[in-house]
Amino acid sequence: QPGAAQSVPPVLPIAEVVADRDADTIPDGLNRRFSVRGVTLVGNRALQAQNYQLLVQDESGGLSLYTRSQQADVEAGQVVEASGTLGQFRGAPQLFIDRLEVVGEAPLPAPRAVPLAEVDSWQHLGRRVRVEGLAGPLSLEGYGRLRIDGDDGTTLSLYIPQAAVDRFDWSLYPRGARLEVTGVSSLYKETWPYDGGFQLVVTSPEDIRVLAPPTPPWVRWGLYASLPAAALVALSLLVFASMQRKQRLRQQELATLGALSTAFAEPEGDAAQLSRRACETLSAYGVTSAVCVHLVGEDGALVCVARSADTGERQQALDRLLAAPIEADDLADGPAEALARAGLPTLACHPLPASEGRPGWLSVPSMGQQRLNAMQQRVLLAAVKLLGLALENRRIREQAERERAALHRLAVTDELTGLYNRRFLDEYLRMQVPVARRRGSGLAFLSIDIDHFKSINDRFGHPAGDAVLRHVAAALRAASRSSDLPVRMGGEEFLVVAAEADLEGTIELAERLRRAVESIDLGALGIDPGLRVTVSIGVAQFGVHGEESEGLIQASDEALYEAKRGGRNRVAVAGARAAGTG
Ligand SMILES: Nc1nc2c(ncn2[C@@H]2O[C@H](COP(=O)(O)OP(=O)(O)OP(=O)(O)O)[C@@H](O)[C@H]2O)c(=O)[nH]1
Repeated sequence: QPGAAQSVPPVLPIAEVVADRDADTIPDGLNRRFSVRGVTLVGNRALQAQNYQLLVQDESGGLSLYTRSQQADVEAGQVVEASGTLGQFRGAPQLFIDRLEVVGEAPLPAPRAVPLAEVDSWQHLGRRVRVEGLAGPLSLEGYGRLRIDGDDGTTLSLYIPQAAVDRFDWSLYPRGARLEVTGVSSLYKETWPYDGGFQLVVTSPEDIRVLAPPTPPWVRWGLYASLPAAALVALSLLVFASMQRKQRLRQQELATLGALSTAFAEPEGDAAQLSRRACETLSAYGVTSAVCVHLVGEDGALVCVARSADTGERQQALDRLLAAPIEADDLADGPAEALARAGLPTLACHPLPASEGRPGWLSVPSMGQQRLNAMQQRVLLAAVKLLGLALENRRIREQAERERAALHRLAVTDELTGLYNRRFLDEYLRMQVPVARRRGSGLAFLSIDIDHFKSINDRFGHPAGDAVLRHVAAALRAASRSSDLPVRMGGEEFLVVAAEADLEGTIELAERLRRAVESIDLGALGIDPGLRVTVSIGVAQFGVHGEESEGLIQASDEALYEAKRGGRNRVAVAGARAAGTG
């Protein structure tokens, strides 16, 4: 140790004495003599086991003063001035003093509140600091060592010198209690520089304060016990929410299916109208915002016949893409691929079930959406089936209607001449007689019979007779007006019902018909060109000769016989003598 005779260097701030500018843990002034002045933080008596050691602090920093020789008793709060050589012990700088003088008293410097992790650095070495943490394990082996754990996960040792251990009632600091501790930061490395670390030197029980007692075990157990219950509640909430969502989707699905069946319950409308009904229902019930139906046209091209009625911006873009038909050549690998090539990728593209109708597809353009959920897929498939059925029903209904009309036409048409037959005449008169009665419009009956037809049959054969019948029918049809109805009553007898005609006009018509038959050229039929086919005509007028169709027909028939009796090839009016040429 240097002797007392050595010169006393001027007092320097402690921070300058322990300066470590190279950050290599070795103070720059190692082995040089310094004088410092500071307040004693932990008295010598409290650190008896450490030979003679004082922990002092001035405004700039803290330092340990150490000597092996007996010096005076110094209490915490006394100001000391000391000189010595700077050294270090297990990593911590300390002044190996040869001179110490108590020069006054001062209050202990206020401790600086420091996060636990920050104490683990050189910055606060030798100074009073205050930290907070939870009490950890305690060991009492001569000295006391209590570990505290910071909120940030770092730990720190409280070092309580042997002399102070008995002053502590350790039961006051049970594990888990939240503590506030004031102490002097010091470094103690057992096998410096490889292990050990910072610790807080605490000598007074007042320097440890319990902020909060540890959590009682029953709270912890309660917490552990409530965890499964909380998990169960959370799980139930999740299940409930998922059930509610499922139920909402189910309701939406049922409502949409109901609306679809109602939409197709009405059979009215063509294919485009039925398709539009499907699209509008799907979008109105929120199943998809964009949906469209394509049908293959007569020329084989795929044409969009309906789409959902949204008017948003995206829909306008969709409209532009849907406007152009997809040509038949483009459909080779299916409509979904053809639509995708046309800039319209789809999430679904289902063929409409139809046995003989035009092939068609219901598709959902993706419009940025990734996929359809299970409910959407189910409803779409149902919509496809219902629409397909509706289209098929419509097609079958139309075909039945056409067949019924054809059958009716057959039933009311005379096969040989193509004129309407007696059955149709009855239908026609059921409608026309009340009209004539109501409006007072003219209605006339012209009974027509071919003269000496039997002899044509007999001379030229039955087929020639048929040909004559056809020609007479054609001549009657050609000479009639569009409002007149020529009918073959059977055999060689015809009846023309003339609407909108008065008696004068009817007689004119009868003459016209008579002349038309007379001018038929029978030479072209292989019949003697010298022969003429003629008809006799009897006329009866509604309102003049009666108002019931049966009576009027009978009257015209009687007039016809009158014409026959009058020499044939002439017109006779009911209740009058036969007129015309013979
Ligand atoms: N080829 C042919 N003949 C028919 C058809 N229907 C009836 N006839 C014949 O038409 C003839 C009618 O003869 P009639 O009733 O005696 O009268 P008509 O010879 O015309 O003499 P009038 O009426 O007195 O001038 C009969 O010989 C029937 O066989 C038919 O569909 N085709």
